[in-house]
Amino acid sequence: MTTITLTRPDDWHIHLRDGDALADTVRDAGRYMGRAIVMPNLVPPVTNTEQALGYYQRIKSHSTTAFEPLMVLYLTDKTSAEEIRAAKATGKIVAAKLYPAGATTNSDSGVTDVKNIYGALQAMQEEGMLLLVHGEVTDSAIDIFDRERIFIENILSKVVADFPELKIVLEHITTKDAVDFVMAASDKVAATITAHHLLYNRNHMLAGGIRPHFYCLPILKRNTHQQALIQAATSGNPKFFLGTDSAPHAKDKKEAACGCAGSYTAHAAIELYAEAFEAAGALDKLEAFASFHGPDFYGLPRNGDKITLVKRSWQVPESYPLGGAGVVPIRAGEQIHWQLQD
Ligand SMILES: NC(=O)N[C@@H](CC(=O)O)C(=O)O
Ligand SMILES: [Zn+2]
Ligand SMILES: [Zn+2]
Repeated sequence: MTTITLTRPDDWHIHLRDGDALADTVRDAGRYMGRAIVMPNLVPPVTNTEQALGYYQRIKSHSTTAFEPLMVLYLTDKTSAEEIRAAKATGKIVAAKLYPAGATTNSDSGVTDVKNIYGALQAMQEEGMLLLVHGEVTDSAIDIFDRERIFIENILSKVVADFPELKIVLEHITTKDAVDFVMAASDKVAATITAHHLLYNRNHMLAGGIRPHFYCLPILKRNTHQQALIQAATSGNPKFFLGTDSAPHAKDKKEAACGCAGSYTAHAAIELYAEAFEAAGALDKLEAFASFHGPDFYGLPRNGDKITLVKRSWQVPESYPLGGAGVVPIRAGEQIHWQLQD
């Protein structure tokens, strides 16, 4: 039987949600992720230190493993330098997140003009707090498939130039343009890549019928972009690391005339990455991508223990209860070819 053993991975971008769903999302992530960068786009969003610490406690109260949530502040037009310094001083909040207002799920309170957060960014640069970015423009005149590229050209390139010492993660990248930008930038700029953007392209979502569970933002792009992401993830370049963007939405909110953006992958995150790396003939590169590059970039220690995956197919359920709501995961009703050895 084929097995691979790797240092315990971390997830550098996940949505755990809150309330009834939290016990289930924490269980799924905590099965093997040592730590996770927990997205702050709750309703209402996690915009201050007090909210972030309260959310941290709720996550911890559901955790039965050593799983450690790394908290993130949601930047708004009003986020002050003082709020950044107070957050950083807790030791629990390691980053702040830029959602362009209206770009994605629960981003309405996000930033309307990046100039509005320049005071906060200055404080983050001084304090060593990372900036995480949902990198899409929101201009309705811009084609949805071009929104990441244009964000990089018009907004991110300026932020990178204006804050050369600020560590920035361009999250859930989906284009060759993003890969090229990150590779050309300084060692302060990195990117996360999801399993679903490595495994799928827009044909999987749109050819032969519309499949709403593949609808996430930034949207799946054409095959050539998928190939660039696979190349980046499996290259061994430390600028690229694991961030699932696992983002549960209730089945009826996805299978709707106007469906929500987000795909659930936390039920099988490392297993799906293993498939993608194996298909690229690069299983030997999985450990560094999943377990080394993220902590190294964040300036945190690598996890000290290991997990083992077995090459064994198993059937994914049609849905998971997840707080009772019913969530259809990626690969629902189909096989996954790697399994965690318990
Ligand atoms: N990726 C998504 O499509 N959705 C995420 C938000 C995000 O990460 O952009 C969500 O919160 O559902
Ligand atoms: Zn996002
Ligand atoms: Zn996300």
